[in-house]
Amino acid sequence: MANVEQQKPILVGEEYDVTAIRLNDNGDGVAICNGMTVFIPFLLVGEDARIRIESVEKRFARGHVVERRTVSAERQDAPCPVFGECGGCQVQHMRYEAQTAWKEGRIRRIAERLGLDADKVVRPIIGSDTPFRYRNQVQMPVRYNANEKRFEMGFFAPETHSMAVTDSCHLISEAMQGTLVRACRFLTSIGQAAVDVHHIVLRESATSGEQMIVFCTAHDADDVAKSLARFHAPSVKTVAITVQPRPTGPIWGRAVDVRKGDGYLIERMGSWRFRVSPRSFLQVQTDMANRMYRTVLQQAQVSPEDVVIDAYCGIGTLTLLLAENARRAIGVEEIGQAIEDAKENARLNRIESAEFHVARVEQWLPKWIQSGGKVDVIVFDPPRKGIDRAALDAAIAAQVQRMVYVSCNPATLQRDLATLLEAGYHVEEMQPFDMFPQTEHVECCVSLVRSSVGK
Ligand SMILES: C[S@@+](CC[C@H](N)C(=O)[O-])C[C@H]1O[C@@H](n2cnc3c(N)ncnc32)[C@H](O)[C@@H]1O
Repeated sequence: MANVEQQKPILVGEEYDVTAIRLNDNGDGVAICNGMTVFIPFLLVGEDARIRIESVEKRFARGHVVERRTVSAERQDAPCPVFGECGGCQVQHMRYEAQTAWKEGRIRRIAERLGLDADKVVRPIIGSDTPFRYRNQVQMPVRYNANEKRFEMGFFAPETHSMAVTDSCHLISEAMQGTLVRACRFLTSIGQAAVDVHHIVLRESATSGEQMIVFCTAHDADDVAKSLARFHAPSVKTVAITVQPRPTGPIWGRAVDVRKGDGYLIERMGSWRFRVSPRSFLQVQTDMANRMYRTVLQQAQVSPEDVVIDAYCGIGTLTLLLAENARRAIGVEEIGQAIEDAKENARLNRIESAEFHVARVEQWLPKWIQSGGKVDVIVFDPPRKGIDRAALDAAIAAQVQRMVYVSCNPATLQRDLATLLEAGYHVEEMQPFDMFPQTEHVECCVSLVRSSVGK
């Protein structure tokens, strides 16, 4: 019998020498230490380091780098002064080509885990032309610093509510950064009326540079709203307020009170114009969204007789693009304000074959199908939790011939694709996009057909 040597346990607080052999899905280095898997943030593949163990679970441990002894060719200096403290970016220390290769690899692994031939189905990732300063929106935590008698802004550290204070974020434009700094000075200047402001939401049109600001405050009083409404900055066309008593957790209150301006921005994609209100979803990188939508259109293969459902439609961007070639395109979305935007967007772009419903997809889709509603193609673009099972089951029961799944979360993508493959669907193509450079996130468009009609 082989002499199996008992591995020594690894201990919290102890230091070990390790080499990262791969990255996990959060971008942490993975090393094997005394037979146990250890996750080490900010350590790249091939790098040797002395690490200290922070916690040990049943199957894995976590550690942090005490001393890095070698430097990967994929390493770069992170430009952000609070990178590592702030929970926003996970991979600013990686060269951009390495980031995109890692993200493409994650999509390839999903294909392999699903039993697909990754070389055949996974297309090369489409990277961003602007890996920094690409975001058209930010939700910035702010707080009053009583010692310094001023407002400060920053981002929450990973999984905590302790703030990494900074005046700069390298993911938003310098103009947005300038407006946020100005907004903090303004909050300091109005004193008591501002003390309960806990977030600022700022959006900027990537095409016109116009901005829209929302102050999120815990204090529901008209004098507070009046004071906040006095905020002025040259690019800011809309000032709004939302009252959310809890400074942590969801930032939106029940209503958004527009105090100055139209209450929306207009964003352009090619010849298309889209109105977006404060609560409505808009893809964070306008140029990349435009490229991604072109892929969805190719994958959806809509023909003029088709009825298309755009499930989780937001402000109707995809619904309208799909409607151009369809008999009828139906957008379904739970946020009422987004559906108002979508209807206005249909008018702005002179599209008559689109209609919109405020509903939860998992409730609306089964009803539509049970009532005999026709559907040839469904585009699903769900939030991170993926497609609700009731919605997937309804689409499967209706034997929808073609689907496009736009995912921002590889874990739920894999789960939902497994269900669809099991139900007889066939994956034609998986196209990853880097919608979120410097972060762990990756977007992917997947086209599926029912096997009986597949190519
Ligand atoms: C990833 S966004 C996609 C929006 C749109 N396709 C776009 O590209 O702008 C997901 C959208 O689904 C909406 N949503 C989330 N859960 C929903 C549900 N259960 N039913 C309907 N809409 C939902 C969100 O409000 C958000 O607008």
